[in-house]
Amino acid sequence: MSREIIAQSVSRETLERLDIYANLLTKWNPKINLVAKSTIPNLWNRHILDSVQVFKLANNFSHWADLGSGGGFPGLVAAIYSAEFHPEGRITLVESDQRKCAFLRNVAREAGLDIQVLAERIEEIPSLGADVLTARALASLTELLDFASRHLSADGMAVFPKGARWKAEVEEAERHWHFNWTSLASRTDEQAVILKIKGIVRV
Ligand SMILES: C[S@@+](CC[C@H](N)C(=O)[O-])C[C@H]1O[C@@H](n2cnc3c(N)ncnc32)[C@H](O)[C@@H]1O
Repeated sequence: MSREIIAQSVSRETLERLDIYANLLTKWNPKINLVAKSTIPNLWNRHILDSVQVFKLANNFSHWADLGSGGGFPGLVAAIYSAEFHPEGRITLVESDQRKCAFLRNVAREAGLDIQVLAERIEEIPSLGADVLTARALASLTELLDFASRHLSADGMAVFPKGARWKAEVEEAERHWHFNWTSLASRTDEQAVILKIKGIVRV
């Protein structure tokens, strides 16, 4: 169903790239556990459309960095959309698991995407200076703000999908960080939101 929704608003080339990605993910997943096995039948809604909505909130950028990319959500979907809608933007995926990085590079090669995949720990790389920073299912908001304070440029924006506990996470994070945030309802999960965050300064 979600594939049909997406197909209405992207070029044939973008849809082909998404199909390449979905097929490779389905093939590699049993070996390296890119997403929970139970979510594969719902891949297009649960992972791809979920990532598309993140891209649409931040589709004008110079350098987008996705931390803890895993199987590529939302960063690799952002790269596929960016190839059609914002080709001048640069995208970096950071993922410490070498096998997942091999997967991400394989999809990029097969789909003809020009991205950088860093097989490193977020804490150990020099500042990325990104103006958009995303991370899904990586860490608590408090920890994410620590990563963002290192890797985001001064005017940059972090975009973090968060689940049902998001309000408690914001309250906890406000004990450690000053930041401006807005929340938008998720289109794929009624309990989830996407947090847009700027102006991160340690308390
Ligand atoms: C739960 S997965 C989420 C993957 C993807 N963002 C998603 O939503 O499907 C978290 C990923 O972050 C990676 N990761 C965790 N800590 C990391 C770190 N310090 N540096 C780089 N990658 C890390 C893990 O290897 C894993 O692939």
